[in-house]
Amino acid sequence: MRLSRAAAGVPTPPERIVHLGLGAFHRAHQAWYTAHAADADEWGIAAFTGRSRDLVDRLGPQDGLYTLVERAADGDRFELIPSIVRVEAGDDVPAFVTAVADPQVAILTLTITESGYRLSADGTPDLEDEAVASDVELLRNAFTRDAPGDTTDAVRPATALGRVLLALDARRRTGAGPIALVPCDNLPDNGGLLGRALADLTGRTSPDLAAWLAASVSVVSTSIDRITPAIDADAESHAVLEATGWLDAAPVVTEPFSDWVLEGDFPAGRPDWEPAGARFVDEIAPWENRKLWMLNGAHTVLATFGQTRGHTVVSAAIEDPVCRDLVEALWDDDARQLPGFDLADYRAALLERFRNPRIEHRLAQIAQDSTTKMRLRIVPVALGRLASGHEAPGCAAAIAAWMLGVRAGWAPVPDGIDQPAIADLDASARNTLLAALDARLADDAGFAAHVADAVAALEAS
Ligand SMILES: NC(=O)c1ccc[n+]([C@@H]2O[C@H](COP(=O)([O-])OP(=O)(O)OC[C@H]3O[C@@H](n4cnc5c(N)ncnc54)[C@H](O)[C@@H]3O)[C@@H](O)[C@H]2O)c1
Ligand SMILES: O=P(O)(O)OC[C@@H](O)[C@@H](O)[C@H](O)[C@H](O)CO
Repeated sequence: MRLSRAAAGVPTPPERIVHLGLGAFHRAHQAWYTAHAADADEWGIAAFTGRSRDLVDRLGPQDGLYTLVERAADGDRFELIPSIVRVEAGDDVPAFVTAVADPQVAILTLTITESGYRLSADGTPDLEDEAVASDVELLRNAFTRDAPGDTTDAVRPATALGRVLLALDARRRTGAGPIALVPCDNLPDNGGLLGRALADLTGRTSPDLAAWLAASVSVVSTSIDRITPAIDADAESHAVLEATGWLDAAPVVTEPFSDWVLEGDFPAGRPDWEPAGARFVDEIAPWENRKLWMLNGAHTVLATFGQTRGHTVVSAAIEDPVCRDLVEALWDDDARQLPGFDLADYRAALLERFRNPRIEHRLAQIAQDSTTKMRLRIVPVALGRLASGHEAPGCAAAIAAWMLGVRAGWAPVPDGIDQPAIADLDASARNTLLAALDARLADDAGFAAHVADAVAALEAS
């Protein structure tokens, strides 16, 4: 049977959350938590895609409903998720602006990928990026017109943050009240980064909006966790049909585990997410570090190096003793930089999650943009160890493994470096690659020697 709310007998909660960047992860995570909130019947989500309208065409005809397939090592569990009540294309800027300016709406969540924020290395908006520069110009002109409300329909920023600012300005002008922004991308200090980026952009475009942002917008920081690989939607639709009898054009496959840690205020209210397992903390940094360093750091290393050993998915790479030793050594260093956590259970659970043979998490999907990910997930741990007078052998081995992956072409060569220059991974090449991650690591003779030893050992493995 074709999925619809009428056919499934599912009510439509009122739209009180807007999401930008609808993909697999939002549907496996924030939409799932909202569906499992104690007051789920009061919180519906209007979801906007990021760049393509594929999900509008798949989900629209089924009233936003989709099947979440929880794929455990020993079987699948199927659940119909009703929290997304409307699906729109991300480039329908007027619809997005209207949704965010609705006084009933209390929350704007984002999963626009790390690169979707278009930040430069120092965390500020990348003004060298043509789309960012052009949106700044566009918004400045729009915001300084006498009656900007009359012209909103004609203003079409190209970037995600440009669209968010246009929508927030509409909310300010219509007096719709405060709102919480909740970034759910794998960026360290995602709330801080988003808040500072928006403040920077409003500083360049509208003093009125800058003041309103400071007074009325709460930017929440989050640590988000649920392994949700890209899938072949048509093949999974077939499996869902067999198991449930529903014809679902857009199922999502995810693991049974999920975690959500949040820091910040929701001035216009929020779903009662705690019964679903969400946790609110006063200081998110340690939680975020644990997840980004240990899970995402290990993924980044497996993604780059695992492919040099012929693996294509995480579950195969982690069964390879050489890869597994690398991950364990990295986690040893991470653990020393995460005082206050008893990590034995967390490590054991991570290992089990990585080993789930029925989650096909492709290394090639995770290897993109690995230089930045190494800078954010491995380098801080190494620098922390060195600064306190210790060695960081796990980080050195992880970096050596990344170098081998880059040399073999499984991950992009850092900007400004030629592939031939690193063909031998000799001292000069290693130094160049280390400096591309962080000059302080290249300057530390002891750390560089550990990397050299690890490169030799991994080459011989
Ligand atoms: N998939 C996971 O396991 C997982 C887990 C934790 C966090 N996340 C975070 O969620 C993000 C999305 O993951 P996903 O699995 O949903 O991916 P996805 O490819 O299914 O969806 C990504 C969404 O972001 C949009 N997007 C991509 N680039 C953009 C850009 N430059 N500007 C605006 N929008 C853009 C896409 O159009 C799409 O709507 C990840 O980048 C990651 O930061 C994912
Ligand atoms: O592209 P990345 O490296 O930020 O993320 C790829 C995966 O590691 C990531 O999506 C994890 O599966 C996720 O973070 C688990 O919660």
